[in-house]
Amino acid sequence: MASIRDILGYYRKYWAIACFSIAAASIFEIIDLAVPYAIGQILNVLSNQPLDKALQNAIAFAADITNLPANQFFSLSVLMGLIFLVTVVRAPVQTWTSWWFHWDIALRSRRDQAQKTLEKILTLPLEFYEENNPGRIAGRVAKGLENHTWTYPEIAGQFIPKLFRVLGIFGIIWLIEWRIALIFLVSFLFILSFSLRGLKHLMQQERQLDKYMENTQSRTSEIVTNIKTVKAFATEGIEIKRQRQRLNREFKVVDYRIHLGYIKLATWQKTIIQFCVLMVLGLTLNAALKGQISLGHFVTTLTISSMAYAELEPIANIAEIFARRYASMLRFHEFMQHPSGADAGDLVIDSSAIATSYQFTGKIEFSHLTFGYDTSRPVLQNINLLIEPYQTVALVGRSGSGKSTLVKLLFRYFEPTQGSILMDGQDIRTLDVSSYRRRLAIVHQEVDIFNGTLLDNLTYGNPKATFEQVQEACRIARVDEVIEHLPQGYYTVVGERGMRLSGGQRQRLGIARALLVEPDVLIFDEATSSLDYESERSIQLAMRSILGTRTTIIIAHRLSTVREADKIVVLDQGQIVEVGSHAELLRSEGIYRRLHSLQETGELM
Ligand SMILES: Nc1ncnc2c1ncn2[C@@H]1O[C@H](COP(=O)(O)OP(=O)(O)OP(=O)(O)O)[C@@H](O)[C@H]1O
Repeated sequence: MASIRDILGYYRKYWAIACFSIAAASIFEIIDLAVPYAIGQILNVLSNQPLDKALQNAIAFAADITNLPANQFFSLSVLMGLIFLVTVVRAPVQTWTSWWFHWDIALRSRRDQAQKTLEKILTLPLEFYEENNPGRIAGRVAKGLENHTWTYPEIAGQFIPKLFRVLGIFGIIWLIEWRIALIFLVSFLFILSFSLRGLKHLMQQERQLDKYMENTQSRTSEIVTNIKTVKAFATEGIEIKRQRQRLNREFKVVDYRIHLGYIKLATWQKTIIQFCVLMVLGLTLNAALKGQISLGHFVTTLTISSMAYAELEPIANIAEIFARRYASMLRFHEFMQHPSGADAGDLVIDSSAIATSYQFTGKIEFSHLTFGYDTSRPVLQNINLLIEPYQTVALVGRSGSGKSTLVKLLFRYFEPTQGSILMDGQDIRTLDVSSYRRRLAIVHQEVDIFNGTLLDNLTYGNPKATFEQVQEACRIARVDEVIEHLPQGYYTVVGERGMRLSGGQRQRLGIARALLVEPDVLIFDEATSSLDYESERSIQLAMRSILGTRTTIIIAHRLSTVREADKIVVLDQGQIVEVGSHAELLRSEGIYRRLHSLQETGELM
């Protein structure tokens, strides 16, 4: 579980400048106290009462070096000079020595955290994304980052300096009358500990609320993502009802527990504070009446003690705001603490700086491979399969037989439970994962489109591809005919707020994109299963011109796509049950023949 140390860890890099700016802010808060002190002493000068000894000495010294008489006017001038220094001169200096740095550190740290978050997002295992929806992740990250940014200037620039200010006040009152100072300190500590205890309890409620809110946001994001399904099933009303229940649950926690809790806390705080102010007033008045303190000290003590109690309110407010944010900050850190996956690629930004580069012939061997997402339930069992360079191998079998899992293992998204996968005779676990993956390319059933131009999307895997290479890949993938009909051609904006591509167009774009990385192994994962006959046909033609140019693996439900494969591998319940060419498998009385005849007659698999 994350803790306050994790939160502080983000500022470690800036500790020196943070200490300096916090110290500067605290010193300025204390220096500011010279104003009520000087006013008290001015009152003493005006009422002909003696000044404090140290001040008297300082004024005598100043008169000595300036050769001026140490009279009433001179004393008042020195005190006014002091007020000038700690107000007019202090203001701009404070802005640059503390406030600038508090926000500077907060914003720098925000940038660092945002970058680390992206790195985390890119290195988390694939299964994390299968378990958590994008809305939940985005919500947690955005809230965590925002709360971090606002919290630092409040704590470093206000909370800590104000605590020092209160300490300074205690020091001044101590110098005037130690008994009043002690009462002030005890009452202050009492209020502070009382507030902190209340906040601790409320923080647990905040954590609960944060979880509830995340669930609500996550569902809203799911509704947005799956809006077509929601509309098609006309479940808008059900969604509203469900979300209303969630929102009511949130409301009960936030209003009846959290908000009420803060109100109760504030009621007690304010009553106790006012009681303490009155108590200090009584004691100070008593001391003045007995002649234990001067009129000036009476005014100073009253002014600064009410300043101190007035500070308690912002201190309590900042603590309250921190408590409200703390839960989401911790949850952000819990997200950041998720271990990176074994499938994490490297995060080298400049691809030319990548040390290892591979070139494979495309010979793949699955050797005694066993794997299960849950180790107690194997999804693939004892797979032995040799794919020769430039061969085209089709993986077929019923839904859930393990075809996609086999490809995920080839990409090293997961590690085999037993056995190994060899690429050109080398165990892929021994290879640098990013450099290895760069030699593979896959065309998924759903081709992801990024916001940008068609050209950006085509060169996503290989930004260095020349325009001629792009055109050639598009010609092979038969996407050139689509692009040529667009007014802006390759520069047409697609994706978010851009042109919509049909399923078949996306598929062909996906093929061209895969070809542009010049992979040693190309995989088509159900590339044609969701398309109409015409689109399927043009993709088959595109695939035909690729087959034989590199090792190709085709996962297909529609057997018409795999006829031309050199080898067809039939999987059933995680095991290879048949291997052969189309003709060979049709001759045997196996699953393939049965699947084939079902498809030929138009019956479902
Ligand atoms: N991330 C996962 N976590 C747990 N189980 C999974 C996961 N992905 C797939 N499975 C399970 O593994 C088995 C094989 O799934 P896989 O997707 O490899 O089959 P497939 O042959 O590709 O199916 P289809 O043709 O329907 O895509 C299935 O029982 C599936 O439920």
